[in-house]
Amino acid sequence: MANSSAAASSGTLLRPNLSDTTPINSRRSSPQQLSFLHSSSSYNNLLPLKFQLKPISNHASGSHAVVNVLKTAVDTADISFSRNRNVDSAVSIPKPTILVSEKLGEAGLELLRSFGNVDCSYDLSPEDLCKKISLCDALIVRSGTKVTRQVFEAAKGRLKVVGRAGVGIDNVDLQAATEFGCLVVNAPTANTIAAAEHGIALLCSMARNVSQADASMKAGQWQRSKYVGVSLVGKTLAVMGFGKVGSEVARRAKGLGMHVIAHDPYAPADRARAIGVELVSFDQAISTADFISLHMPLTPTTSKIFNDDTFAKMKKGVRVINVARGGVIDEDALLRALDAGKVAQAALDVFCVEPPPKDSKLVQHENVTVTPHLGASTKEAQEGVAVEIAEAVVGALKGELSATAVNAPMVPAEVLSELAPYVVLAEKLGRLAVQLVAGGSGIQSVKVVYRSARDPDNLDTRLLRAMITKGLIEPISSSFVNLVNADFTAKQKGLRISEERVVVDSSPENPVDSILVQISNVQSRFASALSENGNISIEGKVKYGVPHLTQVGSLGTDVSLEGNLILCCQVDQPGMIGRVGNILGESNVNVNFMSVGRTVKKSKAIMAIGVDEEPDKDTLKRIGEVPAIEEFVFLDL
Ligand SMILES: NC(=O)C1=CN([C@@H]2O[C@H](COP(=O)(O)OP(=O)(O)OC[C@H]3O[C@@H](n4cnc5c(N)ncnc54)[C@H](O)[C@@H]3O)[C@@H](O)[C@H]2O)C=CC1
Ligand SMILES: O=C(O)C(=O)COP(=O)(O)O
Repeated sequence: MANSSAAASSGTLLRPNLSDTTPINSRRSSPQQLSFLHSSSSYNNLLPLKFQLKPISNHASGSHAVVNVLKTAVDTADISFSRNRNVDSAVSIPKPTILVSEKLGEAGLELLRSFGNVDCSYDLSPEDLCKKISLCDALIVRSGTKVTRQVFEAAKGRLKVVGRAGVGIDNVDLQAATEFGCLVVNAPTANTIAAAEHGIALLCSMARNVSQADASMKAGQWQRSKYVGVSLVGKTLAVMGFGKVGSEVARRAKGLGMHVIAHDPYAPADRARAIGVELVSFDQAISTADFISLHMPLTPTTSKIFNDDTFAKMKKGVRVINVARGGVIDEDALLRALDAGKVAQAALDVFCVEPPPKDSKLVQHENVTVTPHLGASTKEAQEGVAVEIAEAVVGALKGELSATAVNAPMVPAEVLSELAPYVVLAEKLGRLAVQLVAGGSGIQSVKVVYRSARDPDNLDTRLLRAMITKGLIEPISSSFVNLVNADFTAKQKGLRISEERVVVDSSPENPVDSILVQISNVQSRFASALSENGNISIEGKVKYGVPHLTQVGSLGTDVSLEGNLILCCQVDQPGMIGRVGNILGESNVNVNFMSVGRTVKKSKAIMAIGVDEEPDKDTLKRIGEVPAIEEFVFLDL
């Protein structure tokens, strides 16, 4: 399985095992390789290309293979990957399967159903989730489903996107998702107001003992003096985490006449000032507040950030509201602080373990108001979140990059559309470069030079780098590489990719003038690919929307990167094109391009021949036997 082997090969060098007679695409047509195609291409690729999936055999049987017939998201061109043209275009495209494991608003479900097969299976046990997941392309969860490493492992490479219908993604193992190349998206905006309103509801209810008084009356009592509350006006509220929810809570608390301060190491002071909130240090916030409302995410840094030490620094009689995550509080410490009267009251919507144990002393505590994680639970928020996550998941399944990606760079649509042909070029250069490395050479260091008329700050190369990495790694390993896991996979394989941007005097209309890929400290199976400094060196450009190879080693060429490629180094003499062309013609191999480049007349020349089909061994042997040909290599694009 592609991804587990990536992890297993941790620390090993990326070592091509290529020979002239067993080119890469002969391996690709093996059954194993077909299933690898399924996991490495198609809509799962999460690249700025819309991949149409075409099953070769019955999808439902599970023994299917899919091939990417590419269309660019921007409809610029039917760019490359022509090797897949032989797929039966009459076969229908299988719909992706989307597992929804928790209740989701109807509008979102409708949107999902218009795109894929939707399986709403609520309350799955972890074991049942693992069983189901290998049949799913996407999973949509709320806070109740733990998307663990085991889930990604059990997915066997099929799960392409996890959608979190809400904000907090602490229930998703992001590291595992990234390692497995699975995109995680969330719905960060639609429940902000609901969560803020719930925070305010808990604040008011706690201050006036609403839930305790309600329970007492329902138990037949009338206890007016027992439930005397405290007023909010003029009191200081510390908002811990001044993000979307925190700032909405602050705004509402100001309306209640409270003095609001906030702590957030990353929030801009002017945003706080704009709503009349002062940003202060953590200690200042907790030591001066009468009420403390928590709105930071649960991360390793914020885990149990409210503990014995921090409660000790608070004012006696402080009141704490938590609509963020249970894990930011050490619940035992809170219990101690409540029992000691340090914390007068707490209002909790979230808990370390959800649901908390029935006999939880915290839940039972008379000074604690609890709700079962209801912050986002309004009709409006749930409809909004459902649509927001459905759009993000469908977009991701279509191969679009998401604006709410949590574990991948967010690439703006304009950048994406402009870079589309360069993305194809980048992958092809990576594929070509790695095939030029002699078998057994360990690749450690790759340098990419982007020549562009643009200011270096104005050129986002993350996508290009990811595609070069994909091109370098995929042909020689079983790893599946996409934008999500490219950097991780390169690191795992000990591959250092450095980038350089050179400003050139050409049209700034084009984001990139040329891309040069250099692999250093390796031997080449095609010596002419070595530049003067001994590195394998190839350069490409996009011409009329089509990727072209423009330089091999120190020799110029110009061949469109379509189909496959034969590179020959020969003595520059007449008749060479005809002789090689004849050999290919006799074997029914269609030549789609030829280009000859040389340094000095009648000296060495390089001939690049684009071929639609892969020549058989005998044909390649005959080419090698042409006396003037010094070396040649067949490359699978
Ligand atoms: N109870 C519920 O149903 C809901 C709970 N939430 C929780 O609320 C959290 C906040 O949600 P949003 O405001 O939408 O997210 P957000 O990302 O807009 O805001 C989080 C803020 O916390 C800040 N922060 C990070 N580390 C911090 C630290 N150590 N100390 C102080 N501030 C820190 C960040 O800089 C950011 O400004 C979510 O992570 C989620 O866990 C969100 C919605 C509903
Ligand atoms: O959005 C969040 O972070 C929430 O906590 C909401 O959780 P839920 O979707 O209601 O399980």
